Amino acid sequence: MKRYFALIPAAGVGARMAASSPKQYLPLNGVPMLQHTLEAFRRSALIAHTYVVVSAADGYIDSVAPEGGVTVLRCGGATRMDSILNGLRAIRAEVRDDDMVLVHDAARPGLTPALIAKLISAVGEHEGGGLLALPVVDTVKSTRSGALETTPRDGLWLAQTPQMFSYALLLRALALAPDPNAITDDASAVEMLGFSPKLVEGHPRNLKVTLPTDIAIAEMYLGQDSK
Ligand SMILES: Nc1ccn([C@@H]2O[C@H](COP(=O)(O)OP(=O)(O)OP(=O)(O)O)[C@@H](O)[C@H]2O)c(=O)n1
Ligand SMILES: C[C@](O)(CO)[C@H](O)COP(=O)(O)O
Repeated sequence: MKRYFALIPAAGVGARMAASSPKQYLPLNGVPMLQHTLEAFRRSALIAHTYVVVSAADGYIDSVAPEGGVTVLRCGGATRMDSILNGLRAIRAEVRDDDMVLVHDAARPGLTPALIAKLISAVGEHEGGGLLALPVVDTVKSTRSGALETTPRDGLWLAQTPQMFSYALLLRALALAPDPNAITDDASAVEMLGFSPKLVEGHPRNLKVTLPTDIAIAEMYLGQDSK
């Protein structure tokens, strides 16, 4: 039977948030962001175990008090990709090559067990794994060439997490990526090996909290859960 593990990179500094503590520990409706994120996996009956990657010097993780079913790995790296690769290597003895790993940003606290189940069900046995993503709904402008251009939005998606792959495929993809720090998500590394991860429609509530203005939006979605 397939087993599903969550790997949560939580070793960032949150430079764009510019807060006094790393953004994954900022309170959202009074609860640290990372605790909201862990809650989605704790409530999912599909997840065998959750691993959280924090930096070696992290002084905040104890405030989150992860419950059973969560292991903290103090092996965060300089970039998101380094943190994930270090985490994958750290759990080598605890997972099999064909176990599925769901990589999910600590900074996406609006994830729900229903979205986890949707991803797992839609990806099924698809060889290249898959990810939650949102179709682009606005008109897209580009200044890349120097002149203002309008790019057709059809076929464009915004990548979310979780991004799910077999342990062996994800480890190989990240280890072989020519410049891991130039890629911003896990699927990109898997695409470089010639696979085509499946896109599964996510939800706006699964936004990545990046800028100070994202806090109120995340709190609004999380507030709906307690009603
Ligand atoms: N060296 C890093 C950098 C990022 N992350 C994690 O990767 C996720 C997505 O990254 P991002 O939103 O870019 O977080 P930060 O790197 O913290 O933010 P910023 O780029 O603004 O500094 C976050 O959960 C973050 O903690 C990580 O584990 N290790
Ligand atoms: C993985 C990711 O969440 C997909 O949107 C995102 O690429 C990571 O965040 P970053 O801000 O680009 O580092």
